[in-house]
Amino acid sequence: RIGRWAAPVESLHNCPCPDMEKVVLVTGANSGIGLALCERLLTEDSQLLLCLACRNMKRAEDARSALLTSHINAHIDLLHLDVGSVQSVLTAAQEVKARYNRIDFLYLNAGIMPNPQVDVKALFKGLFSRNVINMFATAEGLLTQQDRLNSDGLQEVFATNLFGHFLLIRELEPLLCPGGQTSRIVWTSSSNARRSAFSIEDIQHRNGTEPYSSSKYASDMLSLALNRHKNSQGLFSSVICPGLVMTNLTYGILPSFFWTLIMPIMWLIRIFTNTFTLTPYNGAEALHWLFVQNPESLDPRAKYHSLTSGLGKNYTQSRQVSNQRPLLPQTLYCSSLLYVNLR
Ligand SMILES: NC(=O)C1=CN([C@@H]2O[C@H](COP(=O)(O)OP(=O)(O)OC[C@H]3O[C@@H](n4cnc5c(N)ncnc54)[C@H](OP(=O)(O)O)[C@@H]3O)[C@@H](O)[C@H]2O)C=CC1
Ligand SMILES: CC(C)CCC[C@@H](C)[C@H]1CC[C@H]2C3=C(CC[C@]12C)[C@@]1(C)CCC(=O)C[C@@H]1CC3
Repeated sequence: RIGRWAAPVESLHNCPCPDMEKVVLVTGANSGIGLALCERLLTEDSQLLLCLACRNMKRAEDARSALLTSHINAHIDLLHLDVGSVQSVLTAAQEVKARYNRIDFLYLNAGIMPNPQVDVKALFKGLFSRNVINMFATAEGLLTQQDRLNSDGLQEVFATNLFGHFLLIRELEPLLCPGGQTSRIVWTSSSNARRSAFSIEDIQHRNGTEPYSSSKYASDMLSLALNRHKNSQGLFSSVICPGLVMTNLTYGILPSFFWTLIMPIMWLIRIFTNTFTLTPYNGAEALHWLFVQNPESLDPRAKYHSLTSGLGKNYTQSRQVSNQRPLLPQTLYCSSLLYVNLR
């Protein structure tokens, strides 16, 4: 399995898509940043074949209807995918292989942060420290989560944010870079990704209280490793950070009415840290920006940040992924392969 990457000719069948139409699959496409990305992609390229990969088909249908109101002739498919379930990923990948002969863009956007707790004491202490801007940008020291085991016996955050996506990539290998074309993978990571939250001895973060931060750091490292292994075959992986965005995920941290109340404060903070992108449209900036870039011009070690200035202007900035342990991407990649092959 490890050596399998190029598409065997016999897998190129049943393709409903004309040759020039880009095939784009987005996980977690029914809300928040994923849905905003779909909207922006359809505006950018009306010829797209867009596949919304979602765990809840009712929400997926609603998202498709919303997208079709502004893009009447858009080609939008739905795919049932619970990225936190091994069986669902395997079934969905089979379905994708039956429907399409290639994937041009795979946006790995679905993500969860279950039972988040804000450390109010650390927040107040941070407000009066020199580290305040960094604290607002990265939430360092402010957030913990309570993880649990899923029905596959994996930690839920790890399974959803990282492992399910890695398994999906592996299963879709035959559709990536067929016939020497390039394919792109884009991970929605986070500024909350922190090296100190990740341990190779505890990949699933069973024993800690920052599984979200850990899983996002691991996705940064996996992307690095994918680039090392696959760039020469035409597969390019990137990570983005959408900033702080008001979505169901953030409404799980503090209630939506509270966020609405403090919105003027957040606009003020945005003057000092352009990471408060706040709307899903703004948060999707870097995801959209990557769509229109030539992959060869991208830095494989960069993390692309969606940023919004105090005046509301959106832009994308690249910063280096912090990797102070050069062997980590490699080790994580091999460990993930082991997980995939032991499933
Ligand atoms: N909001 C923010 O400030 C930030 C968000 N991010 C990241 O952005 C990404 C998108 O989140 P955001 O838009 O904010 O939040 P949302 O909760 O709005 O979107 C998350 C999406 O992922 C889907 N999803 C969750 N679990 C699964 C699963 N097991 N299988 C399939 N789909 C799943 C959700 O589906 P459903 O509707 O069914 O729950 C939803 O569509 C996440 O990866 C998040 O970590 C990163 C940095 C900041
Ligand atoms: C006055 C206010 C702005 C107080 C809000 C304090 C905190 C709740 C927030 C400060 C920085 C935020 C942040 C996130 C969540 C909410 C904060 C901790 C994220 C962790 C959300 C998910 C991510 O992936 C990154 C975000 C970084 C910043």
